[in-house]
Amino acid sequence: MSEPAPILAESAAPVIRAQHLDLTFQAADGPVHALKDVSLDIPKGSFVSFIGPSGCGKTTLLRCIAALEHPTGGSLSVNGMTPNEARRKRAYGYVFQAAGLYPWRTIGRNIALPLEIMGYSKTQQKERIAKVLDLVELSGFENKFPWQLSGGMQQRASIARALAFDADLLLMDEPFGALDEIVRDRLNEELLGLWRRTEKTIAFVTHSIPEAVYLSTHIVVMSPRPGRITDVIESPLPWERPLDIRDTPEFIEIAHRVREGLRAGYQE
Ligand SMILES: Nc1ncnc2c1ncn2[C@@H]1O[C@H](COP(=O)(O)OP(=O)(O)OP(=O)(O)O)[C@@H](O)[C@H]1O
Repeated sequence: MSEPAPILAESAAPVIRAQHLDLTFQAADGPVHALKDVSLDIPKGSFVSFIGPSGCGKTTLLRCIAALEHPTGGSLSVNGMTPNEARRKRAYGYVFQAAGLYPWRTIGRNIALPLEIMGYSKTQQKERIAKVLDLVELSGFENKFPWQLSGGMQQRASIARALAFDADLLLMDEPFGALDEIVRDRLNEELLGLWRRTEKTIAFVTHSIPEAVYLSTHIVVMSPRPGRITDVIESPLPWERPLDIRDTPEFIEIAHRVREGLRAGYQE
């Protein structure tokens, strides 16, 4: 398979730029080559999904962007900064696979936690909590505890927490992987709405081909370990995407290309 074209930056300065990124973990039982020669630009305002087999390095790539892992080769910038600087400046929100809310804090106090740490006043905290709860359609649930909410609502609350600082970039690691399909569909629709309203840049890890195709402006297909990019697909689908767009020939064609990309990665 020929070298994939990197995502072309539509603006001069991409939000994320990775060049020849490499990462080898030094594990107790030997080195683990997790990422190999990963180059891509993520344009401002795009919704980019990373899809690939288990263990191909999707989470590792997201964690590198968030400065939670450190590449052993190549370069990486986030909003023109090093990942460490971007982390200090709270340039991104991060949504994990599990909602990870503190059970002894209400939803409002969970969202407030990072704001408290950064010294926001009570009034500022209140304003931000109301704003982000509205964005994820959880207004009125501020005083509930996490265990009083369904799994889908908890994940929406964790998205609200990631939005607390109003960072332009949202990193999402399989946020809906543990939810049933109906709830997942609903949250996919809501996330698209949120993305359109806020014009944020979203980097999203998933195992699901329909989810990647439904949500994304660009789909990055990765190979089995060591994770490489085998294809970057720019979606021709319109921004307005009702769920039944998944039955259209255009959608099915993109899903087919993703599947082929995944298969090619296995064969190389
Ligand atoms: N801290 C670490 N030390 C050693 N190896 C690691 C470490 N973190 C991840 N790995 C290995 O790096 C590879 C990539 O892991 P990663 O979690 O990024 O994959 P993934 O594509 O996100 O997988 P999944 O889809 O199953 O979540 C795996 O082989 C994993 O075991």
